[in-house]
Amino acid sequence: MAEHPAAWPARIVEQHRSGYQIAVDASGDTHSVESLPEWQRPPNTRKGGVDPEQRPAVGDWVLVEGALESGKVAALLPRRTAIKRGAAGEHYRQQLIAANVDTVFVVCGLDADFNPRRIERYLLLVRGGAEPVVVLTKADMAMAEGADALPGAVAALAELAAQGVAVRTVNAREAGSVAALKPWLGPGRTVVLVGSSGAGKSTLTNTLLGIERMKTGEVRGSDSRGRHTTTHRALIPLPTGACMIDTPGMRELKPTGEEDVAENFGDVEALAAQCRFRDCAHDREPGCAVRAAIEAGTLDAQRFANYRKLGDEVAGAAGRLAQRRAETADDKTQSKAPGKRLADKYGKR
Ligand SMILES: Nc1nc2c(ncn2[C@@H]2O[C@H](COP(=O)(O)OP(=O)(O)OP(=O)(O)O)[C@@H](O)[C@H]2O)c(=O)[nH]1
Ligand SMILES: [Zn+2]
Repeated sequence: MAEHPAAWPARIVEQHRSGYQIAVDASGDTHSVESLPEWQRPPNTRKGGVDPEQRPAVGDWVLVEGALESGKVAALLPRRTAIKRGAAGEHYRQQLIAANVDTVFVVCGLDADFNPRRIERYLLLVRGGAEPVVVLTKADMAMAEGADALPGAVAALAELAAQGVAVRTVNAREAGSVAALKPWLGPGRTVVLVGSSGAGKSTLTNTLLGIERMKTGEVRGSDSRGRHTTTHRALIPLPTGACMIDTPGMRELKPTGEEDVAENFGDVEALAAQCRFRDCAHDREPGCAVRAAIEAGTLDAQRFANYRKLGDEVAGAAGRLAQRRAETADDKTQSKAPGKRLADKYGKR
């Protein structure tokens, strides 16, 4: 801030190809700002392109210069947390989903889409320093299905709960039910919603927004203006004083290589530590505590299989990340050569 004495702080609430929308208060008003030119160039441009993860994302705080109507971003402020994923495509790239998030709501419907393995995947990949909460929507549908559909689904996540991850079941269409999420929606808190398409993220956001409209008597009946549908990532102020970031359903969720598998599978890692051999592959070795737990029914075989699969994926991505970092370091060394510097400045062709 000392470098930009005339600038003022603002939060990124929407990201567009050419610039950003910012908010300076909780009114819901947003303003366009001009982005820094280097944030618009492709990252591999010779003249100082900036990697996507070093450009602002929804939830980031920036310093803005100029009047509110015609502001220009001067700098990106340091992040507290960053929710990222590996971007699709053959080259290693990271994609920032949201920044400065306190809580990640991993949203999953209790319908045919319910899948504990996918929830484990989301928890591992999008934690990014924030607290995860599993939000199971469509509890009303599960209850209509039969007496044990709901407890059965919750029991399938018992190992997550034992790891300290909060699990809540809600009817996303009902304000009273959604109130179960209040502990994470206090003033100044930022929550990001992740989950596959159709999980109920928009429904949840609308219900949380509706609480205020009902409280202030501004119910508009059949008028659905203000209804929120997910088209791009946007930060929305909630009546509770929290900020909600919705994300479009993510079909592909690749690791960045920075994920902590042990943090998410503490139960499996604790068992593995009890195997007779330190390098136990948990296949046919004698004294394998992991296989014993699976046979005794205290460890879910599918959870273990998912641990292995995700572990392999993270290790693969970590290798690609290390390689990219080495290449970047190489580029930096080379660019110190005077010839290269001149070429950078005046262009080669
Ligand atoms: N009965 C019931 N229906 C729900 C619940 N949550 C969501 N739905 C319905 O499920 C459908 C999909 O919900 P959305 O909120 O659009 O899902 P989304 O996660 O925002 O999906 P994308 O925007 O594609 O990412 C809608 O028809 C909702 O009405 C719930 O708790 N109970
Ligand atoms: Zn073992």
